[in-house]
Amino acid sequence: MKIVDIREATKPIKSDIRNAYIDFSRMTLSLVAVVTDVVRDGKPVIGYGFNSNGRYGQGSMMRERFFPRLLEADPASLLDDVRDNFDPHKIWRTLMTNEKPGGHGERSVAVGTIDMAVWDAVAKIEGKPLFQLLAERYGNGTPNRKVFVYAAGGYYWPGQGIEGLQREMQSYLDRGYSVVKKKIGGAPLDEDRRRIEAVLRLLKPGQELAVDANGRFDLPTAIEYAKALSNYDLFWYEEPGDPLDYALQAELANHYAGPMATGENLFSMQDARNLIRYGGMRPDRDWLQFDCALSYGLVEYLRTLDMLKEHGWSPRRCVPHGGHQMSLAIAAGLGLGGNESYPDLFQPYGGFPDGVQVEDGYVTLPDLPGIGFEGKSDLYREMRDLAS
Ligand SMILES: O=C([O-])CC(=O)C(=O)O
Ligand SMILES: [Mg+2]
Repeated sequence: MKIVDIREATKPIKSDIRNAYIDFSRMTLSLVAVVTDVVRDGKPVIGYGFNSNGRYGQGSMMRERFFPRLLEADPASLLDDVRDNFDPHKIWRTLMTNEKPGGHGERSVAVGTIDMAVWDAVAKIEGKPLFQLLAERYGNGTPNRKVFVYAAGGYYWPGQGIEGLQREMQSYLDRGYSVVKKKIGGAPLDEDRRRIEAVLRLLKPGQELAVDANGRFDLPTAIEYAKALSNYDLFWYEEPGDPLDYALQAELANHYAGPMATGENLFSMQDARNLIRYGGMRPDRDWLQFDCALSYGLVEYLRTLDMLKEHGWSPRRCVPHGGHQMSLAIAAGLGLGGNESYPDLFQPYGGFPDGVQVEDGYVTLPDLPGIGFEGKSDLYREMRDLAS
């Protein structure tokens, strides 16, 4: 059993939107295919992965460092000791050969994307959905296929205006979402307040709004917003300050009693641990958004979940960034609190298998081998093109 080829293509996911920090006019991602010599249903098993929005394609680094390490390794060194399968943990160690500690963002996206494809292949070889495999190997044995999802959008679009924002948010509510998210910090506070209130006017009982500052604010601005946002009953106040400014995050707990969320730009267990140690996050109400696709993959995410447990945090406080099916599978298999979803953005990479509907804020994952990409026809077309 061996990996015979690994391919990468950098794909555009660009649009006119901007958040408080960046615009997405040149955004790309890496799509990866790990081709194996294992045959299932008469075809070679191919695992697929891609990175979430926000960090661009990673192809040159993959080709320079990570693909050669896997393809040049002794194939037997990548195999599971007890199962007839690849071992994602051994593959991860091989990928990380001669990589120094620290400085995680430089390579964590490349490794996380390859890791996603490896888990997809491993679950396909075992002939079951990844969520089932994860529940059996690392969870309580039984997945919960019903997963909470929220609709992320509400970016700053040229010329969208308040009515355009309301139309967008209403369309998410009409599609079955109970929580919608919009950006803040890309306009003056007064305008952001008007945008928030316009969305709040749409909400019916049981529906909520989250806001995301994308790490834009210094401490005084984050506090000013905290005071303004305290007037609304928000689902969460996300990433107020720089993702690595744990002191800012900790101080904000003195100014904002409602739930806060952060972590999408922390790219290793060690960085996540610093947030837990020093960021003043509150396990009874706050949310953690570490995204495996950007942070060394599921092998590392398992370490992060262990770290959280040691610090008294439940996996239910995790609602990952990124809107991909990999985190949906982890949520169903290991009991996370839910997953992000971008109903209209970054397609065809985000979203759910065809036919999966959002009902009262939840989706139910179908029984597809692997992560489930083959069930999403527009996405699978891109994947097949890469592999053929
Ligand atoms: O706008 C972005 O960079 C994405 C983001 O923060 C999110 O989905 O929470
Ligand atoms: Mg965010």
